Amino acid sequence: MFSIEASNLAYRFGNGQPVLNNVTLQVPERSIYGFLGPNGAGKTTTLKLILGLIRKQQGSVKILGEDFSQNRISILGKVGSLIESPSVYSQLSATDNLKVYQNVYKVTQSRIKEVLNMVGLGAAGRKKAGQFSLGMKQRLAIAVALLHNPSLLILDEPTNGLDPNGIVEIREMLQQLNRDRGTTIVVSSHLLSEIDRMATHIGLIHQGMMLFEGTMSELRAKKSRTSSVIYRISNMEKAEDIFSQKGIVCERSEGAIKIPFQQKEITAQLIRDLVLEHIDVYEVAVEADDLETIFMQTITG
Ligand SMILES: Nc1ncnc2c1ncn2[C@@H]1O[C@H](COP(=O)(O)OP(=O)(O)OP(=O)(O)O)[C@@H](O)[C@H]1O
Repeated sequence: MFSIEASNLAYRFGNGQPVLNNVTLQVPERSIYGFLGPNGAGKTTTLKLILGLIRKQQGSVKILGEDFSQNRISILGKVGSLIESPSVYSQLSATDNLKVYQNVYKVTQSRIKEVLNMVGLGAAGRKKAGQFSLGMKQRLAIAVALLHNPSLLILDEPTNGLDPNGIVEIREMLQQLNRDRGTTIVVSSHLLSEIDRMATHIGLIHQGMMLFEGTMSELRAKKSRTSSVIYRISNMEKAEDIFSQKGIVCERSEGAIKIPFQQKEITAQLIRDLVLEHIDVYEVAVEADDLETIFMQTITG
């Protein structure tokens, strides 16, 4: 079951160039879906289309199993979102900001304190939102999104403006929400490191096109295929012969030999072979391409 199924979304602003080209994405229920792409890739536009914040020009959107265009109100009651910069009432305290939405969503008064604590604003409830830092406004906007206990949470760049501690806190809060309540969470970001640490699934968008969609382990498998193993050894010529005899392509790299990533059993066998041939093995290291590299490889084809 998918919490979001968007098919063939295309979009252009006015008479401009298309900014989305047949974007199709599927967010599995109970996943943390990292929606990743560089600035201007089309993340916000896609999320706005999914939430009906801009008018759909092509394609279809199903949210929580229902057609969005026909069940808008009932669906939005189960969805929490934060799109673009947080909009809060600056003259009102954090608590009063939440009271505005409490009336809309008809949740209990105690829920306000609960969500303020969840986002780390427990002590700042009486402070005017206008005096908040960007990071605090961001936390308040996340609190608004959480107020009615949505089963689907859509957050566009939620860690914008947060300091490193704040990033960790919000990440842990989202992971806990996903784990304890089974909330499906879509988080967009241009920061791979952010998504890498919490997402179970990932969608990669670039220039309005989806380049990859799958689980984090599928992405990691892609990563291991692009990694290398570096051998620092006493006799490179002899080692090259041993590797070549096994059909392994090797190259020299900074006083060491580099071969494509192998299963750990093969690596163990290769080390035994080298030692049996009286080659001293000083170091064996995996030179893993990090997700940043895969991302760049994916977007540059
Ligand atoms: N109101 C608008 N009018 C015209 N073009 C727009 C408008 N909003 C966005 N665009 C363009 O649409 C493209 C996609 O923008 P979008 O904001 O969806 O990207 P994004 O992936 O969310 O980027 P970022 O990480 O910078 O927020 C960009 O080329 C952007 O310039």
